[in-house]
Amino acid sequence: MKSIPLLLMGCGGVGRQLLQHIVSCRSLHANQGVHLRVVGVCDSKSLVVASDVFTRELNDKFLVEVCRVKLNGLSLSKLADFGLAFVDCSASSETTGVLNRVVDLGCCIVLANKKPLTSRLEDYDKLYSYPRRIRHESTVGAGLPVIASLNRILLSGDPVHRIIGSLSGTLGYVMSEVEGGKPLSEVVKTAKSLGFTEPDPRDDLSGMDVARKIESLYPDEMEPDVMSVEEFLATGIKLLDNDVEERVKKASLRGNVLRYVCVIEGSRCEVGIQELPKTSALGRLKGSDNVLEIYSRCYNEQPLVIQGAGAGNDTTAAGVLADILDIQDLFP
Ligand SMILES: NC(=O)C1=CN([C@@H]2O[C@H](COP(=O)(O)OP(=O)(O)OC[C@H]3O[C@@H](n4cnc5c(N)ncnc54)[C@H](OP(=O)(O)O)[C@@H]3O)[C@@H](O)[C@H]2O)C=CC1
Ligand SMILES: N[C@@H](CC=O)C(=O)O
Repeated sequence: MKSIPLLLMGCGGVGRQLLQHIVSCRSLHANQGVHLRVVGVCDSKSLVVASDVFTRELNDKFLVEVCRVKLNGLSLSKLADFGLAFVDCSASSETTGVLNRVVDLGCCIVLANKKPLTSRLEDYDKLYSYPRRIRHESTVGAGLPVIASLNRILLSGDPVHRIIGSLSGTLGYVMSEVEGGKPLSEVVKTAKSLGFTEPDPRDDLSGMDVARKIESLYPDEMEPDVMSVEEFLATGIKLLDNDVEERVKKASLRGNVLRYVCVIEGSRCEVGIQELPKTSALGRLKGSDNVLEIYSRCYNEQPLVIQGAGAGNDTTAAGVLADILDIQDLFP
């Protein structure tokens, strides 16, 4: 039986669901000859680890390897793979430092958290030092196979020249519900309770979560450094209800809907609200679904379309679990 040791960082909506998936898939994984061994779980302030450290010991083969490394005057970090997967289901940029360190220890990394890959190019390059050891499918489109599909297209030498899509489950859900007549303030709270939003929903509303870029739905005086999440949800967001309702109504009179769209074409990358015909592929999108149209040489006239649930703890955690199983060959 192959054993994959995991350390889970972040045990919120996605992290807890991942643990539940791991537990409920025990017999399925056993049939596949795999056992996921969660050796530790941490949140922002604490870490719980398996009690084995009190009852088990490093095996003799490993001790001999320690001696060999030290005899050669090297650091213990030069030891052959520690064989541990770090799974980041936090929403924090503070995990980046740890992840950068464990790359050098030969560990694998699986991310639902987008921040370590999107803050600084040096961090991205560092985390990608060993591309086979990192997976982050759930950072785009939750459990949808977006990154894997793109990689397959690119690896086959098929150049991608345009990608257009709607990649925010929260904004998709919010737009659909506001079109249905509900106030923005109410649907954002519902989206949060359904597990679609980021811990601070302003990350979604600002577009930060889509591409760390802005077409802001909220004014400066409601920025996170001025107003807490709680205050924003309790009072701030209500002040935006009328404006959003009006924008949605005006678009509707023209037979259109508002969608949060991302376009990547050549070196151009844009995200923002667009008014689109109700009947267009993006206009027909409902609820928290994401859609992505990929145009390449092979998919030129008719794009490759990936569509489905783009947010939610269940589908996101399933994507993380699939990523972990995808790197199983790296474990003895
Ligand atoms: N929900 C979704 O649909 C999707 C979510 N994601 C991503 O998944 C991640 C998790 O989302 P979600 O579960 O909804 O968020 P939650 O806020 O529910 O959970 C995040 C958890 O991370 C913990 N945490 C905060 N800082 C650290 C730290 N420095 N080290 C370790 N843990 C920390 C928090 O613990 P504490 O209690 O101590 O603060 C909290 O329990 C996010 O990055 C999100 O972008 C990706 C795709 C879809
Ligand atoms: N908050 C995000 C969740 C996935 O990344 C979204 O709404 O799409």
